[in-house]
Amino acid sequence: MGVEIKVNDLTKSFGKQLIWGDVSLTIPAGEICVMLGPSGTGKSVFLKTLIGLLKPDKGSIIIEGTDIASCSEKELYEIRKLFGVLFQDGAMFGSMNLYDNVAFPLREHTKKSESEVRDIVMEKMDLVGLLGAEDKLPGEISGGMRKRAGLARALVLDPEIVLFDEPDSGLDPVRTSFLNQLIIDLNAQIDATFLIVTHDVNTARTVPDNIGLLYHKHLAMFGPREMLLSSEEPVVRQFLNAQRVGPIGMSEEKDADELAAEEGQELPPLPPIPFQQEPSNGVPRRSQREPGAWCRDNGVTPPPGSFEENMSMTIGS
Ligand SMILES: Nc1ncnc2c1ncn2[C@@H]1O[C@H](COP(=O)(O)OP(=O)(O)OP(=O)(O)O)[C@@H](O)[C@H]1O
Repeated sequence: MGVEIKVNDLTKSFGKQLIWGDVSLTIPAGEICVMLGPSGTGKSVFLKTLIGLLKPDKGSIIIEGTDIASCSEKELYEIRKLFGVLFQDGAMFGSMNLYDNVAFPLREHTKKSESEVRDIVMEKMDLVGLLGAEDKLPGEISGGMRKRAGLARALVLDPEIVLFDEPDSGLDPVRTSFLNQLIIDLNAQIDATFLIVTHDVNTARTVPDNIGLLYHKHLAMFGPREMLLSSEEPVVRQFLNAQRVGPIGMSEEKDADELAAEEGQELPPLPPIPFQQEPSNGVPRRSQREPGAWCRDNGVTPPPGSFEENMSMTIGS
């Protein structure tokens, strides 16, 4: 049912450039987490470090008792089998049809017969709603279909952890909404641990169990969705509500003059916390909690209008 990822004091630099430092968080088994952050804060670097493609300078990443940051190549090879990754552009081989693209990891990493490969490929194509499109080339289908094909390929080895690098990039809001529903449904069905890197605030507000925010070379906050959506911490509040007022400027941090100009400016009220998107069959996911449970358990009053049917969700100002 998915595995936990425990990250401790992780630091990554390229030469003298520190990307982020002292990142500690636990991604719970089977839950959905979203990682946010302004462009260039190292979200993709974080994903690559989690699968061992990049080595951190210090810290540990413990998965099933193995530290990815310091284990041998052989151990890393084994641990990587737990992962499925959906890359930003789907990372399809342009000259292969979708069937062969999705079959690729099975042919590379297993000794399955072609009839077993066929059964698995068709099952995953069905899961992502692409049955019938097996003969298409990646160049012949829409961006949304390419993402779904990439997802089918990420699932063929039955991963315990699925990483999504900006699944919504290049998709219109309707396609993004369908893809988010697919992500929720898949999580309910396969019970793996999901980590999604995204810029889409609406996705972050409605899809995950937990949210993390990378900002200014550190992890500004990580915790349950309701904790971040009710947070008054200036960076978290500004980012999750897509506001201009706050410490984040056009290019990283605002300078002293810009911040002084904002002094006394009233912040718009926190918008209501929306319901978490549910599986389309209505059966709750294993990790799903009752709306408002975190706020209640922690004595936090959610913003007015939270968890109400038909609430208006106006974000951005
Ligand atoms: N292999 C590398 N060598 C040197 N620098 C790198 C390497 N990979 C990434 N970087 C640098 O690390 C920083 C963070 O990059 P990254 O792509 O992880 O940011 P991001 O938060 O995912 O950005 P975006 O939201 O725009 O996709 C950038 O300054 C980038 O130039």
